[in-house]
Amino acid sequence: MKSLTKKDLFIEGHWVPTEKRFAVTNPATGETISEVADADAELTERAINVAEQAFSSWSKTPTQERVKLLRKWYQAMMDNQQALAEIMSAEQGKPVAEAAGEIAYGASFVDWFAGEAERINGDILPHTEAGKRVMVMKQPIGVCAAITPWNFPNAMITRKVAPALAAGCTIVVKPPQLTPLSALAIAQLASEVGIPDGVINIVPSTDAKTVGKILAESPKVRKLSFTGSTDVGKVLMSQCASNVKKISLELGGNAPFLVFDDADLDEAVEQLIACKFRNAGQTCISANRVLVQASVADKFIEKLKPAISKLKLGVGTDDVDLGPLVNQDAVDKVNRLVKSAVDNGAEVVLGGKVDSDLGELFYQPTLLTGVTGEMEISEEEIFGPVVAVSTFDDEQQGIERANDTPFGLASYFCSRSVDRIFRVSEALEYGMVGINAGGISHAFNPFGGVKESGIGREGSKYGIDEYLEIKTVTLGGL
Ligand SMILES: O=CCCC(=O)O
Repeated sequence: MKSLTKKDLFIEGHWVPTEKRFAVTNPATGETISEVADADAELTERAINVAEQAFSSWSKTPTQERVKLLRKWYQAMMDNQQALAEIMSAEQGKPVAEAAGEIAYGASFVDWFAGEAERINGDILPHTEAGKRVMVMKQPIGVCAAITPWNFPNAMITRKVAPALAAGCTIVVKPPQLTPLSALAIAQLASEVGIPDGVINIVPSTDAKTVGKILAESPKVRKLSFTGSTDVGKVLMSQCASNVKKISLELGGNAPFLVFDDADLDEAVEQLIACKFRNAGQTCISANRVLVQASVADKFIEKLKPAISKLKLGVGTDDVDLGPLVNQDAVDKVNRLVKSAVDNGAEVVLGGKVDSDLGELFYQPTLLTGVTGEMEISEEEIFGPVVAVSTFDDEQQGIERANDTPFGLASYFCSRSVDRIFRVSEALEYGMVGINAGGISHAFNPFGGVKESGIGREGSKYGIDEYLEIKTVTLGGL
C-alpha cells in the first residue's frame, strides 16, 4: 500500500504536481503539514474533460461491477480508518477519535450507495391509447462536480461522490483549501481498489472563485453539488442557471434546540451536548439557538453547567472532547458574536474566551444566558462551542421563535408528550427535526434543508435521484 499523504492534484488517476502550491496547517500547532498543488482554470478544465471521457465507459459499466468497486472502496476506508483519522485531525483539528467516527460515517455513504446502485429501477406504465406503452428509464446525469467544506473533510465528499459513482456518473471534486489532504487520501484508496482512472478527479485550489465558476458554468458538467455558505451557494446557483445545471445545495443553518416544560431535562442536556459540541460546534446542523421554556429554564441551566464544565478542550491527538477552531477567522467570529451578545445584556456563565494556555485557536466551551432573538448570536451561525440560551413562554411562542429565521436546515426539540411531538414537528419549517435526539445524521437519512438552507437531499434512498435523469420512452405499434 502506498502512503495516504498525497499532495498533488488527482486527475485521470495520476498525481499531477503544480509549480504554485499552498500550505496546509495544523490548527492545533500552527505547523505547516503539507504544501499542496494548486489547481488553476486550465487544470480544472482538464479534469472536466477527463471526467467526460471516463463517463462514456463508467456509465456503461455493469451495475454489479460498480457495486463491487464501491464496496472495495468502503472497505479500504475502514481498513485505513486510523490513518485517515490522523490525517483529518492534523489538518482540521477535531479529536482523532471523533475523526475516526467521521471516517466510518463517510465510508457508510459508500456502502449505502453501493446498495442503492442495485435498486435504480425504471417503470413500465399503462397508456391510455391502445397499442402503446410508456417506459420510464433512469440514466446517470453525466459529469458531476462537488465543492465541499472543511468541517467534514471526508463525509461531505463521500456523500456526493458515492451516489454519483453508484448512478454511473463521473466527478470532479474541489475540496476545501483548509483540508485537502483527507480528499486526496481517499482518492488514493479509490485508485488502489481499481476505480477506473478519470472517474474521480480532485482539484484542490486557492482560487475557489475561478474553479467554482468553471465547474458551475461548464456545459460539460451536468450536476453540481455544494456544501457551504448560503452566500456562496447563491452565487453558484446563479452561475449554474447559465446552462440550467441540476444543483444540490446544502447551505447554512440556524438550528433551534427547544426544551419544553414536559422534557426529560437530563436527556435534553445529554442530547444538546452531543449536538452542540460535535466538531467544536463547527457543524451546519449544530444547535445555534437554545430556546428553553421559561418555567424550566433555571432547572435546565443548573443541569447544563456541570455537563459543559467537564468537557475537555485540547489537542486532537490527546484524549479530549473538542479541539481548536479551524483558523483565526473562526475564532474572530465567535469572539465578535459573544462580545456583541454580552454588550447587549447576555451573561457569560462559563467560558467566553480563548484558552491561550493551549493556543490562540482553542475556544473554551461556553454557556451564555439571557440571550434574545434580536442579538447577532441568534441570527448568525456561531460555528463554535457556544451554547446561547434564551427563553420562551409557551409552545406557540417557542415555535414562532424557532421559525423566525431565513434558514431551515436542522431543528431539535425535547418533549415527552405525543400530541406536542406531532404538533411541533409539523410546525417547524426545517428539512430535519430531531426529537429528544441531538444526533440526526446517518447515511440512510435524507439530509438537507428548506428556505435559504438549500435545495435537494443527500444520503438516503432519495440521494441517488440527484444524480439520475428520468427519461420517458413511449412505445407505439404494439
Ligand atoms: O456540517 C454538515 C454536515 C454534518 C452532518 O452530516 O451531520
